[in-house]
Formats: sequence, C-alpha cells, structure tokens
Amino acid sequence: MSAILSPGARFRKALEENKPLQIVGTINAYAAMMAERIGHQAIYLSGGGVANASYGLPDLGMTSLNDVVEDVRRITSASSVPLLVDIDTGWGGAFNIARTIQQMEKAGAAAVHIEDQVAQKRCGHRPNKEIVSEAEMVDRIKAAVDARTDENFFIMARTDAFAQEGLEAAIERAQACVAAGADGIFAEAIKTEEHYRAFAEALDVPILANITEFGQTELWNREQLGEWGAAMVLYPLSAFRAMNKAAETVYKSILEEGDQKKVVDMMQTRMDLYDYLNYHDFEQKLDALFAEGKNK
Ligand SMILES: C[C@](O)(C(=O)O)[C@H](CC(=O)O)C(=O)O
Ligand SMILES: [Mg+2]
Repeated sequence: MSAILSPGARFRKALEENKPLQIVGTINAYAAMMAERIGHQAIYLSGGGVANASYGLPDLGMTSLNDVVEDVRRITSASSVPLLVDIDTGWGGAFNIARTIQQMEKAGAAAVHIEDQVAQKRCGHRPNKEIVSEAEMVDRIKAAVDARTDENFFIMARTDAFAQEGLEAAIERAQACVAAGADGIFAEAIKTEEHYRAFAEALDVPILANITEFGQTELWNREQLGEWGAAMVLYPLSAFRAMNKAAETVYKSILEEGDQKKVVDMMQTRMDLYDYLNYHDFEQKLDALFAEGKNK
C-alpha cells in the first residue's frame, strides 16, 4: 500500500497515525537506514546539519539549494521513511523558492519547512536573528504552495518571530501563513507549556515543537508536548551530536593510548553495520552470480 503513496502522502499518513509524530534528524543515508529499522515513522534533514557535517560550515545561510538537495537524494535513495527537509529561507525570491520546491519534490522529499528569517540567517536558538516582514513571508509561502506538483507535498511555515516580537505577533504571523496555504507551523524557539498551547489553540494545522538540545527549549517529553497540542516533535541534531561526541572520544583515545582498545565497546560492530546495510543479501546475490558463472 505505502509503495503507491507519494512521499508527501506518507508523511501525512504518519501524522495521522502518530500523535504526536516524532521526527528524528538523520545526517546521512546510513543514519536514515538505522532510524527506519529502529521504527521511526518520519526523518529529518537539518539545514544546520548539512552545513556542519557535509561542508564544515556554521548554520548561517551559507549552503545552497544544490548542497541540500544532494543530501536529500542520498537519504531518499536509501530509505523510504518520509523525509522533512529544512530549506532555510528557500534561497531567494518567488522563482527561486518555486524551483526549490520542485527540486525537493523530485529528490523525493515529503515535506519542507521554510522560515521567515532574512537570507543571512542564523540558528533559530541564537541571539540577534532578523526576520522579514509578514507580507514577504506570506509571499514565500504562496510561492512554495503554488509550485508543488503533488498536493500532498507538505509545506510548513517556520516563524522565528517569537524571539523579537513575542507570542501574539508570532501567532498572528503563523495565522497569515496558514491563510496563504501553509500545511503546518514550526514555532521556533518557543519555550513553555503556555506557548505551545497558545499556538495550538490559535491554529488548526499541525504544530511542530523543535526539541533541539542546548537551545532555548527544555527537553520536554513527547507525551507532554502532545497534551499541549504539538502534532510533531523534532529532534533535528540529536544523533549527530552523539555521533560527534563519540568520534571525538575515539580520535582522542587513539592518539593518547596508541590503540583503540578502550573505545571499541562504544563502536557499532561490523555485524551490526552489515545488518543495517543488508550486506548479506548483496553477498548472496554475488555468490549466486559467481556460481552461475562457474557452472557454465
Ligand atoms: C532545526 C534547525 O533549523 C536545524 O537546522 O536543524 C536548527 C537546530 C539547531 O541549531 O539546534 C534551529 O533550530 O535553528
Ligand atoms: Mg535550520
């Protein structure tokens, strides 16, 4: 059944079936395969993650559509779990945003979020963010919605307005985005039960809670967030941060100890790696091909 649904339709189905839907960041194709096998119903490609991991850059709007779409293709080729993609500000004016949406759809993404920061953007949990006018943000949403070819492709508006303009202004902006066709709202860097409830009560589209570590938000549990009205809970960089810490520990240990004995227990084994990759299926096919060759 799910094979015939478009990625966007699969994302919407996952939203229906999971209240709230947990969406985990998968920094690369293999991470997506692990998340899928473990049972996650939705995965995420973080804009900050592409900048940091694929290009060694900070999350300051320096990566382009092509940089992100390449990572989208790699992930959607390896996993059929619906993928939400961070398209930052959409990379330009209306025509650029339209192209971004078309490229994302073609690359197999299920959903995107587009934000109202200026092009020279910052991480949503850092100070001194600047946002565009409500009218400009509404135009971004209209351009995105108008450009999709699959009506199920899910277009989420992210507003960073809370930090400068407060709760009421942020909610008003979100309402304007919904009126312009946004399918969901990502309320960036809101912090409390009261904030989540206020967004959920004011809007009748799914609300995303961004539970990113070391930011503005407490690490609320999905049950609490669900009660407060969040339909989606995002963990954009959780596994990536853990992978980085693990790699740091291993690099240090190899240098300090002269071998990796102290850290081998924290490594995924070769067998587990091969299992996630379905390595043995490939090997069997190869053996069968060789056997056929030998029998000739
Ligand atoms: C969700 C986010 O946009 C991302 O790029 O992953 C970041 C996450 C983070 O920096 O922790 C954001 O919240 O701006
Ligand atoms: Mg981002």
